[in-house]
Amino acid sequence: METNNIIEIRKVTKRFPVGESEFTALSDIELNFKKGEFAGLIGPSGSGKTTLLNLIGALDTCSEGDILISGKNVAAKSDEESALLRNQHIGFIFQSYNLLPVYTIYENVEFPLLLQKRTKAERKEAVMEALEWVGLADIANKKPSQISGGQAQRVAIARSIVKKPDIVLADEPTANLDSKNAYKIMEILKQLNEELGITFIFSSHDNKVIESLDRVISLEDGKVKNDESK
Ligand SMILES: Nc1ncnc2c1ncn2[C@@H]1O[C@H](COP(=O)(O)OP(=O)(O)OP(=O)(O)O)[C@@H](O)[C@H]1O
Repeated sequence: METNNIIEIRKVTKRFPVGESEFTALSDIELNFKKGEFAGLIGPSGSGKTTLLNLIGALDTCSEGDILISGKNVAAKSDEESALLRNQHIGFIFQSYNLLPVYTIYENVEFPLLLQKRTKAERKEAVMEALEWVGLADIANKKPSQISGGQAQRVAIARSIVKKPDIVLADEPTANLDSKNAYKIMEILKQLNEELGITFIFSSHDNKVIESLDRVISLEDGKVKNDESK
């Protein structure tokens, strides 16, 4: 069946083994996201936000149910196919920026492209374009230890968009930032959403994130409690 949903979550349950028994982190989740949404998962610690983002990003597999990305079932894929899906369609931003300390900013942003067959010149164009988007083209040769936390998160954003993904999943992207940097990050991400049409799904506790979202999905004990669009 044709739909215009970029992400479909159908009756998804996720259980984790805990000792001899199991813990249900997500139960019967039904959600759809359209291309270009700027949406977020909110809810108390342990409500299942990160677990759901990891399932959407094919970093983990559902216990029950299906997740479709652009109509393709993520669960039916092998590890290799999941890696390909992530590499081609999905970018990730985490609360700890996860930059590789021995490499320059340029090399950190270039990293996802090394898995693709592109020439050095093509890679350079894509890396510099991504760094320009986040306003850091002038510090491309610095190392992560020489830049601030706000700049590091902007590098992580550049790395997440360098492949021009359809979807970016951002898990607590402002958690380690002061409010000025948090607002700056949200401004950049909203611009990428509006100008490049990237679909964003956040997980957050931060009001600075929540107030900028177009759609807020509240999770509680692994269930959708509320789903509100502005
Ligand atoms: N690998 C795992 N094994 C066992 N339990 C897990 C595992 N991963 C997550 N959980 C449990 O699943 C529940 C949901 O965790 P999750 O990290 O998704 O919550 P969250 O809403 O993102 O919380 P936070 O806001 O603290 O990041 C928690 O109770 C957590 O302890």
